Amino acid sequence: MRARGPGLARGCPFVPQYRELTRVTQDFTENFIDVEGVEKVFDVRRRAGLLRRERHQVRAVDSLTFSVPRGEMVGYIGPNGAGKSTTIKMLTGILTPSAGRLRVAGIEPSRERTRLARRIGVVFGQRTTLWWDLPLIDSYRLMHRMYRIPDARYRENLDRCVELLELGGLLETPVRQLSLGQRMRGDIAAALLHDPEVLYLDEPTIGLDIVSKAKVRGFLRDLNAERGTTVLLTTHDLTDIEQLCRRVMVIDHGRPMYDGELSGLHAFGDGERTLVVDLERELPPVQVESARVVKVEGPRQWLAFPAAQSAAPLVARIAAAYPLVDLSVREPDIEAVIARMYARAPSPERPGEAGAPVGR
Ligand SMILES: Nc1ncnc2c1ncn2[C@@H]1O[C@H](COP(=O)(O)OP(=O)(O)OP(=O)(O)O)[C@@H](O)[C@H]1O
Repeated sequence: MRARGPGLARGCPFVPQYRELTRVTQDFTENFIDVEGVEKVFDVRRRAGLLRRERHQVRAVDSLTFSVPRGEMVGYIGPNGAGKSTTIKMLTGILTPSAGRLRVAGIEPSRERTRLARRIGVVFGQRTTLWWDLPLIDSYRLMHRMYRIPDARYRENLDRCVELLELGGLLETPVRQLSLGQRMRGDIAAALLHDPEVLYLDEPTIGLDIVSKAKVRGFLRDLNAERGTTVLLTTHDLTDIEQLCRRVMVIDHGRPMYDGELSGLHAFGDGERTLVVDLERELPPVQVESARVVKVEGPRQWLAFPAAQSAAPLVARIAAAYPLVDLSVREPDIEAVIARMYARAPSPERPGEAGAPVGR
């Protein structure tokens, strides 16, 4: 979407949610976001013939319950149409839930959106909150006024963002002339000038190259560590989650499927891990109990073994019988695990099907 000034004032607040999950990171003492039994139903009309339209309802979010303690970084993932953006819009107050209870910093977002806007920052990877035709610095000056940020604080935050997000050479450039990666970094800075306590990120690395992704991830990690900013991160890039969040929430068809540590998702995989062994020399496939060789490349061999089983006895058996030089254990591929989880999820089209593990 092209930048439009007024949209910024209306669109800034975005907040995440979660339910009573385990505490997976630091010493969180307070829930910043509380979501309890939240639903969002859209009334839509669709064509039912040449002239006729019929009404029906889309249940975008259904029985969503979670909480997020202050200072946590949480990944919020799901397939297309799962309800992620709708959740974020409710957390910022842009949308009002059809049912349930939702609080961010003790505030009901849809009732006190303006008050909440001062405490939250929002970044949409596919849109910008910057003024399209103005130099980047002018958008920041406007935000300075809009949020009534004290001068010293504004200057300090701007300097920090400019340095860490490498915006120095871009401040006088009109936003429309920025590359996607530059614009994204510009948007992240814009979301942080007023010191939000929570940052909602909707696909912040979409379309970025590897170097830009690394910059954005590094910046977010530091922000969370240094300022304790709570982060709710929606992404289709699981590397974002792996590098930033210990906790992940998975939703599909508006319903929670999993909430817990990222590592816990492995339990929903094929149930196998891989032991990679380097032998002194090329040898025939290793023969060992409770593991099978799935790949051989020169002296390196890959052995699949049950995920629930400890690797130690397997390593001991191989070391006793083969000239072992080095080894590593690989967890199941997380993308494959999640794809399988989506495929197994119950849906309105497939009622009653099994699936939907929910962690915690
Ligand atoms: N304003 C709206 N009116 C009607 N239906 C809507 C509206 N907004 C979202 N939906 C529907 O609600 C469901 C959830 O949409 P949402 O945008 O929250 O998904 P998402 O998880 O963010 O998807 P994506 O990853 O593709 O961005 C979809 O079926 C979508 O078509």
